[in-house]
Amino acid sequence: MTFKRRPTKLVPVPSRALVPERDVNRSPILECINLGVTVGGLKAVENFNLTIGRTEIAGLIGPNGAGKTTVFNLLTKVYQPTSGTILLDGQDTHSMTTMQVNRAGIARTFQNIRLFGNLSVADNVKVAMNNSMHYGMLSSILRLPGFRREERAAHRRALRLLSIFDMQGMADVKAGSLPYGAQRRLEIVRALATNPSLLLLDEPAAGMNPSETVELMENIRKIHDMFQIAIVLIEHDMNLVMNICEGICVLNFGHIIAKGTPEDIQSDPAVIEAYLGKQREAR
Ligand SMILES: Nc1ncnc2c1ncn2[C@@H]1O[C@H](COP(=O)(O)OP(=O)(O)OP(=O)(O)O)[C@@H](O)[C@H]1O
Repeated sequence: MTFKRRPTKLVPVPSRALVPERDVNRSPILECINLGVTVGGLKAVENFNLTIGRTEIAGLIGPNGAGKTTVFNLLTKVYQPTSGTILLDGQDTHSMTTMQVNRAGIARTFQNIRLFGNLSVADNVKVAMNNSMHYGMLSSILRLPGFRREERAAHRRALRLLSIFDMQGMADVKAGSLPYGAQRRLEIVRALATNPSLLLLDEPAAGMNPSETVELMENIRKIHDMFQIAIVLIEHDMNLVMNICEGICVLNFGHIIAKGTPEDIQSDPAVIEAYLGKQREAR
């Protein structure tokens, strides 16, 4: 069955940091300026303006099809913007590839889990670290001392990262045989292994039960405090979003309809209408 989408009155929302920077001398980690993209003839995202502070936890929410994942695809250069600019730590990412953006500091997880199911948990993490390894192909084929040294250091680091989620004991288990919640946690560890300054989490709580979601919330806070990085999460679990995010940006039909603190967002008439409208359509 298809539901008709009712147009919502869109009010332009000015660009400003979701949360004032704690250290006013530090520039934001991310600035999106008038960002837009047309996908398959549809303006999936338009006039997207957002600034994320260096240690901010922000939420990107909105009804299904609002354009949230498209924003992540723009930030990670899966899609090239049709208009606008992305500044990552002040640097224009226009000419960068997905891998270069990752090296420059953006890591992400996906709505659908993307792990190497036949590799061990530790190897999944080490593959993600490969960007920062220095040994050459010959060194790895011949297993020269330089390769072995780096390999041991990578393994130790993988175990340290896994221990954030208390998963170091699973290092040798095949990733594909982990329970669902553990696979989602492993995805986050893999993203952290690339040393990001901005971590993008696409529906991290999807498919988790309530106790796993509470644990996830604590772990996101832990990561934030340990690494002092910015985190943007797309999430439909409003309890998680409202509890963890300092600032929230709401998308509907590819446009920002509201930005602000969780308190601002919960009482914003445009946001209430966007969500209630969806419920009415579904009846
Ligand atoms: N590759 C694509 N081809 C065609 N349309 C696309 C493509 N990517 C995104 N879209 C369209 O862009 C719009 C936004 O999609 P997007 O996946 O970003 O929404 P979303 O807010 O992440 O939704 P959900 O919460 O359901 O994941 C949708 O109408 C979608 O169909």
